[in-house]
Amino acid sequence: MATLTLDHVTKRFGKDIVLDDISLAVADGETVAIFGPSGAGKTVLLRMIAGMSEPEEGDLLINGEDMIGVAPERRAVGMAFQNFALFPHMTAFENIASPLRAHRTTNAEVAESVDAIARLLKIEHVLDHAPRALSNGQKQRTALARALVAAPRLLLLDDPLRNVDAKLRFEMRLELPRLLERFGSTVLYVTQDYREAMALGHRIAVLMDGRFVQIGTPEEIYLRPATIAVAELFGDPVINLFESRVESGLPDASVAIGKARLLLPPGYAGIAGRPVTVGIRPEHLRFAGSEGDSGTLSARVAAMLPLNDRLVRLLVTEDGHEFYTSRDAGRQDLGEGRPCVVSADPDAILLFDRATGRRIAPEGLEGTRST
Ligand SMILES: Nc1ncnc2c1ncn2[C@@H]1O[C@H](COP(=O)(O)OP(=O)(O)OP(=O)(O)O)[C@@H](O)[C@H]1O
Repeated sequence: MATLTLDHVTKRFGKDIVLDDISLAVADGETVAIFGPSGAGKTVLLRMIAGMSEPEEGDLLINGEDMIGVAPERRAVGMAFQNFALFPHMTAFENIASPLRAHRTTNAEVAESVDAIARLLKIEHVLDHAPRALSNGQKQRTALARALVAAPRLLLLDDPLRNVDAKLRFEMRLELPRLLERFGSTVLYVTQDYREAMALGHRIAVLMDGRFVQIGTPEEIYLRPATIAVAELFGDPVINLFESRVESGLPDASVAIGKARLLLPPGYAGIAGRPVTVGIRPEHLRFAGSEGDSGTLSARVAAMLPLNDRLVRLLVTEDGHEFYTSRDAGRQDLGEGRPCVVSADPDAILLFDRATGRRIAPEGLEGTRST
């Protein structure tokens, strides 16, 4: 069991700033997903927490203890990587046992611990295989077993499902939270897959260009993304974006998209005239109303795209705005080329400042906790 604190940490390689003044407090037993695009600094962050490199500035504490200068083996941190990093000349058993060999543990105790974790991860039948004789899924589980076997107080998982097939990834996404809870470890889980981050993280820390752009629960980040870039990283199909300007009105302000006008939720009257980017998620646009109703968009179905178990429609307005909707999959009357009218629930409309890309919260209606 452990807490982890990063306090204004900066990591440089030469002149390059790879982690730029980042702060994060992880509670005991909490899983925080570190999510971000390739090159954001996720692996550098984990390696630094594990003690394989040191920050140039800031504090790094585990259980309130300063870890700067403390050797990796004295940090009681377990780590599993995306490329499995198994020792090729050792069997799966010996790979899993390796963290225990460093301690004064008897062979019987080692065997007992390895067998228990192997049973849990369903790899007990391949323990005498060398890594080259394991499937990717078995390698991944072996690496995970090695990270878990010494019951580390802090577990660092670096995109452990990246190199496994979609079916196993789906299974592990369901299994892992239970497994991690059972071990009671505090976990940092790096991923480039937003679904994995949402399924596994109690909270998600979105890392972009070496900075945490937003830290929050999956729901907070999905429904109230701090920036357009964050909104675009979460969701499939991607969030619909329209350039517009807030117009005053009573009782509530509105935004124009082409000829249509969409009513905004309360709290935006004070920013009339401001250029904004309007964001609406595809599942928040539904077919409804009739043409000309206030708060509706008239469009035509341009394409039908199957996506997993859903049907997504690409719609285009008369003036050429394209957007997606994933609602009403079963509507037979809305085939390609058909005219339609869609409306958005005002509460689901997001506004971003066009200059900065940051979300504009409705005045007085929510706390603005974005970083
Ligand atoms: N030892 C190093 N020396 C110099 N630059 C480095 C070093 N290690 C990493 N970097 C740079 O730091 C940046 C962040 O790398 P990092 O591996 O942490 O990205 P990442 O977010 O884990 O990406 P991915 O998801 O692709 O693994 C990259 O620009 C990388 O080139």
